[in-house]
Amino acid sequence: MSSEKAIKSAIPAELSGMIRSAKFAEGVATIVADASGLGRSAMAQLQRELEQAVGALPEVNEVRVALMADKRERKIVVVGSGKGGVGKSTLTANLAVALARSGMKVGVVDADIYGPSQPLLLGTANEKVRAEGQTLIPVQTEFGVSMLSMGQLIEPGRAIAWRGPMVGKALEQLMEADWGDTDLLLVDLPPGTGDVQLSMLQNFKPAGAVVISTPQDLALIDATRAIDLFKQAKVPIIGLVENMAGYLCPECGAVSAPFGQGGTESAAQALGVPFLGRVPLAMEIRVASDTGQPPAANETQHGPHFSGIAAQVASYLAGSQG
Ligand SMILES: Nc1ncnc2c1ncn2[C@@H]1O[C@H](COP(=O)(O)OP(=O)(O)OP(=O)(O)O)[C@@H](O)[C@H]1O
Repeated sequence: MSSEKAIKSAIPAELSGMIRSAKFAEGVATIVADASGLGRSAMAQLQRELEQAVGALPEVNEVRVALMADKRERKIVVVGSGKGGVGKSTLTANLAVALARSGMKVGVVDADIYGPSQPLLLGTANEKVRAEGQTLIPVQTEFGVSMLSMGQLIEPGRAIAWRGPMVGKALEQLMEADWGDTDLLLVDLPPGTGDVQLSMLQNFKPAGAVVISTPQDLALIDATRAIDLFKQAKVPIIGLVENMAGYLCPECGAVSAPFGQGGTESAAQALGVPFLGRVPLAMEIRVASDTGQPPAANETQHGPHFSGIAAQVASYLAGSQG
């Protein structure tokens, strides 16, 4: 048997379909394998298994493994708001869950250093994050969404002291984690236009931004600022979402509008950006969110608000090149 044949037959049968070439010269076995679709840890394991199997041959002194992988077109969508507390994290979690239910492989990056709430919203508050070397391994949620949060990297309350370079480094760690075959990363940005936003726009190339606001004027002025920042950085605005639109009293059935109504849609028109829909102010949304059960995960009354917005994000992404 030639040495090249011996190398091929030493490779375990379940890996042989991945082998593109196996060469042998002067004691060195060189194997090229197709690792498309594998995450970083699966690639490392493939490499180890090939090295062990082929390295066991008596004539082989050294094994060199080259893994080829398709460059994955993973898209990034940022979710931003002008001011805090308008429902940005709630929207991000529910968009992720709704998009995952429609068949996308979605990851959530909670980049909100000042109030990381995705572990609570996605029910992973008790999960520890693992790392392989410098690479973080995202946490799997029960909703088919994987996630990582600034809250899992830093002790509560410490982030306030963080400045530009530290923020940039932490963001990079989250974005460059082992996201495997994830198609889309949804990034929950902190409110406003600070270090995280700048680092995101400088170092990564979001395919689009969703901006959320309540209908009141003050929130809309801030949302306009966030939209300006994305526009300046040439990040397309997928659209504007109105949250806490009308309040349906569970006791008497009356509908009221504590933050006004319709302001976000008119603002979207004035700014020339799409309006993606509105989500009412509802006790069920707050309670479900606090218990780690995003309304979009179940057949709830409010799930359709989020799945309607998610469908528009999906169709934007299907039509975008970036
Ligand atoms: N449509 C809604 N109906 C009822 N409660 C809501 C709704 N949207 C958000 N909330 C509640 O409002 C609070 C703030 O929401 P959330 O954390 O999503 O806002 P945020 O904009 O991400 O805030 P932060 O700036 O702190 O990150 C949470 O308690 C959440 O459950």
